Amino acid sequence: MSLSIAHLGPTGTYAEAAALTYSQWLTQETGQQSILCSYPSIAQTLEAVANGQASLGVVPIENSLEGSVTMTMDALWRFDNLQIQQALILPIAHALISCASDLALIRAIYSHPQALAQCQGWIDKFLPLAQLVPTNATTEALQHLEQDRTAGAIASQRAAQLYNLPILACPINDYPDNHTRFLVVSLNPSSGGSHTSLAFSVPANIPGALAKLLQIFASRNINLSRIESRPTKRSLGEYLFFIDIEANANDPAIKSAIAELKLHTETLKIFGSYPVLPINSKNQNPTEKDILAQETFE
Ligand SMILES: O=C(O)C(=O)Cc1ccccc1
Repeated sequence: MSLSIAHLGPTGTYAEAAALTYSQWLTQETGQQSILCSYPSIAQTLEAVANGQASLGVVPIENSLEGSVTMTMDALWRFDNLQIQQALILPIAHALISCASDLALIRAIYSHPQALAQCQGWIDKFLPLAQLVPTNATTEALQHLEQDRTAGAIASQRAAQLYNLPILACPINDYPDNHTRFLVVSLNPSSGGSHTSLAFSVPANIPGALAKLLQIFASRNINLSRIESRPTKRSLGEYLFFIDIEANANDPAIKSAIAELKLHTETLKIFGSYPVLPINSKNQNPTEKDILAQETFE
């Protein structure tokens, strides 16, 4: 039986490219076949996994230029029991796509907020007067182009090819070394691997609470590769903390750190241990056949 892999759609998003990469890797490693299903938002992608509608979900978590994808962090915290199976890092090259005959005719640029931010310098230089319009996904932006020839969209070259739309400039990201880390999540226990992710809330108004929690890791010589905060959304100034550790949760030092963390955190969520999937150039370019083997849940 095929597994279903949820991702942000419509078809042609970077998240779909990551899901295809993972699906090809899975078939290669285990013989397991999968089918991709697209969802209109990151939150709905993770909800589909949390309620069992999809077996796996692929979501962007962090970009090398813009930092954390806050929607993913918030949804990871909100839905219970999500476990990370893999992380995969994909290069991102953005294209300006439009039916305008000339760049100078573009009045509005549509895209996902991460893509707009990653191209801000290019937009300021070449289209300083254009209105920036955020969309749920890069490919949602393409829907505006055919009826409005003064509209531009930022999405991948692959998306332009899929929808048969003209590229006016590419790459337009402000820095050429642009990568996004995606997470593959499911309700199954995580597969184990070199990285562990967790998040916690701390009891309110305890001076030095975060410093004490970080000391739990420092005193055991545990290397943290990322620490991010998000508002709890309960009250101003209250935060959740997301931590990535470069070690497996079965490592005795991590086990004892987690046991101590439990004593001092309000809520602690452990997203599991997982490997980071190396990407090679062969599995970055899904074929037309892969793209047709998909379902849409929008
Ligand atoms: O909208 C998309 O295509 C996504 O997958 C989200 C995103 C946007 C910009 C960079 C990486 C991921």
